[in-house]
Amino acid sequence: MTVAVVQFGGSNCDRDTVQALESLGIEAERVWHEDGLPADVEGIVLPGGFSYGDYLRAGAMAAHSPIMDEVRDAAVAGTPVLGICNGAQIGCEASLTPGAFTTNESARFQCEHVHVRVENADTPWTRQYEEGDVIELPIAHGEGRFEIDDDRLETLEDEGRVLFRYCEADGTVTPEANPNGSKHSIAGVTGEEGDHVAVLMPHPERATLADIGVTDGQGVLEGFRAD
Ligand SMILES: NC(=O)CC[C@H](N)C(=O)O
Repeated sequence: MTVAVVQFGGSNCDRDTVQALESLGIEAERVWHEDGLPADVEGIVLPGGFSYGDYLRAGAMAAHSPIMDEVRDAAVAGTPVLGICNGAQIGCEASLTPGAFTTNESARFQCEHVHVRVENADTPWTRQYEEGDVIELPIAHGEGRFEIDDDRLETLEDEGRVLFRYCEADGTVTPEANPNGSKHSIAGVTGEEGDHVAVLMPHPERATLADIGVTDGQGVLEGFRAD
């Protein structure tokens, strides 16, 4: 079982993600995007960072890297794919997941801990939690505001494809607890090919190692553990 953590020019969370996965006993390796996916790949992370300096739009250039065709084929074939932060932006730009992440309402880079509520606990990324659980995760982004047209938003909601919603510590969804102005306070969604493909803006890999403090993100990365 190898999870490939795809490194683009400007990725900066690839090492942390490998370390976080390995701390959970999940084998992982960094893969430079020009080298393509390893033959034995059984999971893929698009990690956080600033691929290509966030030029054009965050994630827009990495989404056109040739390795993304391999990622798409793997996703279609059922391989779990998780996009974290810049990886979430890449996932949406590559149409693996719906919508887009755009400039925070504050127009500032925001680096803080937030609470998110588990909206659908019946996915590989949330099955460690119960629906309605509130977990604490770090965010660090300038372009994290989830945008989508109203029709597709309704479909996402109806199909239970919202993974996490920003909320207060008691689970109440309020505008104040929405750090970036995301529609419906959405922090993560599942993909077009099924819920084995997902993206989220918060960083579960930064909330995995006990030494760092918060470990609420472990359950998300557990999604790569084979059943
Ligand atoms: N931590 C990250 O992955 C940064 C995300 C992204 N480049 C932004 O600032 O929006």
